[in-house]
Amino acid sequence: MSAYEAALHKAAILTEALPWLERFHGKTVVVKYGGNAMTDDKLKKAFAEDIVFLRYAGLRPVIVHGGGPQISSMLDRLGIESEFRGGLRVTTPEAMEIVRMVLVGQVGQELVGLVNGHGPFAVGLSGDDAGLFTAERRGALVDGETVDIGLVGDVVKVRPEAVVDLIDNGRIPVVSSVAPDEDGLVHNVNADTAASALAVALEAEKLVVLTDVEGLYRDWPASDEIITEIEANELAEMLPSLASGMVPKMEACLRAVRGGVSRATVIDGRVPHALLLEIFTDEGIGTQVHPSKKEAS
Ligand SMILES: Nc1ncnc2c1ncn2[C@@H]1O[C@H](COP(=O)(O)OP(=O)(O)O)[C@@H](O)[C@H]1O
Ligand SMILES: CC(=O)N[C@@H](CCC(=O)OP(=O)(O)O)C(=O)O
Repeated sequence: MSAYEAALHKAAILTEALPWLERFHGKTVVVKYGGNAMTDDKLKKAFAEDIVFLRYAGLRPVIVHGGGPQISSMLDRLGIESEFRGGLRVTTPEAMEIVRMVLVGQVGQELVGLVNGHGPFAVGLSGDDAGLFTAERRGALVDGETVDIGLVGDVVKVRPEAVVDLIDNGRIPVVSSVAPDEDGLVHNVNADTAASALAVALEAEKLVVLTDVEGLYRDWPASDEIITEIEANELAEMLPSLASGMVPKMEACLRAVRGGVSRATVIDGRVPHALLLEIFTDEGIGTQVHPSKKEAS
């Protein structure tokens, strides 16, 4: 490639971003960073760079992070048993203490530190802070029946004011998914569920979910055919057939688009800078969920 061709190529990459910069300027984007996409230090650093890039590009990014594998490894080290039912962790009061410690004190703080390597942007929050989330105990759906899974909550109320104050002031909220119920008893909330509730409350333009697969597979684990686009109604029909961690994830995407978020996208967080590619390039990556026609505003 000649120097002239190389210059054209670089310029083409930058100009491809222009319509997306115009489209997303000033818009709130909630990014769910899954624990499975956080295993590599280089990927974590690239993720923090992407988030800071979004902020400098004039978007209003909000991070909601997971940490399932990190919680499981700490529970293992402490000899506390843990199992998942319907994609959700059975959470005893003893396990809840560890969930909170790992999510808020370890994973959340690490992300805050990585983002703040670029400037004083990130502020860590959890569901307790300024009444951000109120949870209600929920069960898990296993073989068509709802079973009790302990201190696991669904978000029933969001007070997004603290998050709005932070983004209005150029900060980047980093939210951990633990939340008190009406009586102040803290519950473990799946991070996809928390991200979706926050995206709806913030009237976000987009919810982006980073995980450790390329997207939603049509017939997992038998085939690796990715569904690139799916409407809410079709996804709702597919939900009962999904397995493990994809259940809360796709349920969260569905709730987001039904709650007014224009798009919810599941992308492969193992690809460096997947978030930048998703927001600023023409090729869609992963699985994009959009509202069904009659739900679209
Ligand atoms: N239809 C499907 N398409 C893709 N992944 C699926 C599907 N059904 C189940 N999975 C599983 O869900 C996992 C993602 O969920 P989870 O482990 O909770 O990720 P995260 O930590 O990012 O929230 C995938 O790694 C895969 O093993
Ligand atoms: C109720 C429930 O399952 N909570 C999750 C919270 C963390 C999470 O959601 O992390 P990922 O996004 O990495 O899966 C858990 O205990 O693992």
